[in-house]
Amino acid sequence: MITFSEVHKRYATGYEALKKVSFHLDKGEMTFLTGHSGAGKSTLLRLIALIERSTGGQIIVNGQHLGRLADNRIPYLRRDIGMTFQEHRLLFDRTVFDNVALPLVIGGFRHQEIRRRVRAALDKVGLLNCEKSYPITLSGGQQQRVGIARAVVHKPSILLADEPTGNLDPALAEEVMDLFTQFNQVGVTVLIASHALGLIKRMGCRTLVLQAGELISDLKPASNKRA
Ligand SMILES: Nc1ncnc2c1ncn2[C@@H]1O[C@H](COP(=O)(O)OP(=O)(O)OP(=O)(O)O)[C@@H](O)[C@H]1O
Repeated sequence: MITFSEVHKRYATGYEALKKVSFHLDKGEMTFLTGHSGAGKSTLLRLIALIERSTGGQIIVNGQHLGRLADNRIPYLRRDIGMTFQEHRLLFDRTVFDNVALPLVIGGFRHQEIRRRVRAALDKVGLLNCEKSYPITLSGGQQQRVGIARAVVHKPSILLADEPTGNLDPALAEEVMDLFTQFNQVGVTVLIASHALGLIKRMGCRTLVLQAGELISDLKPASNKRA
């Protein structure tokens, strides 16, 4: 589903954020990506969604060689990808409904279909009763869940989450992880960048560890079940 072969990322500043990173994620896998601040976790996720382009090596996502993908094909790649961000990136002058609807509006879906899908996504994250609210009136955990609903509303086959539990207390963090597990159980390939080592350990998933831009370990548990 996602293959990195000797992938390199050097930013315009000259900083080498990723160095010869290689791994393969199968369809339907749920994997964590961890490492110290600045290790390159967000960079790696951004390369998969082509928010940034690699400067060396090869990335294949859903059978597509990203290095060969023209800029005008990026929206098609992103139809298969949902991404959540630590800082949510919600539009604060739009309702929860409008925030979640955004990818579908951009995708040109019909009004009725948008309504149906947005309500299904909000129901999934337990926020159906908040559709008319503005994000500013919601808690951090609720805002994170709006971001998750927006990431899955177009039913992507890949879900990328950048520090999804960074600002949440442990109980809310567990709830968010349960949501990701539920998406994974219906076949979505999930890659989560996180510092939350305790939580990662409890989830018992495969874990990629980055250190200063290098992939230093790939821990594959015997079973994918939570301890
Ligand atoms: N657009 C950019 N231009 C130049 N350098 C960048 C850019 N984005 C990230 N970097 C640098 O690349 C390195 C890796 O950053 P990245 O955000 O990928 O790390 P991270 O592991 O996600 O960190 P954190 O856990 O703090 O979010 C950092 O040193 C960062 O300063």
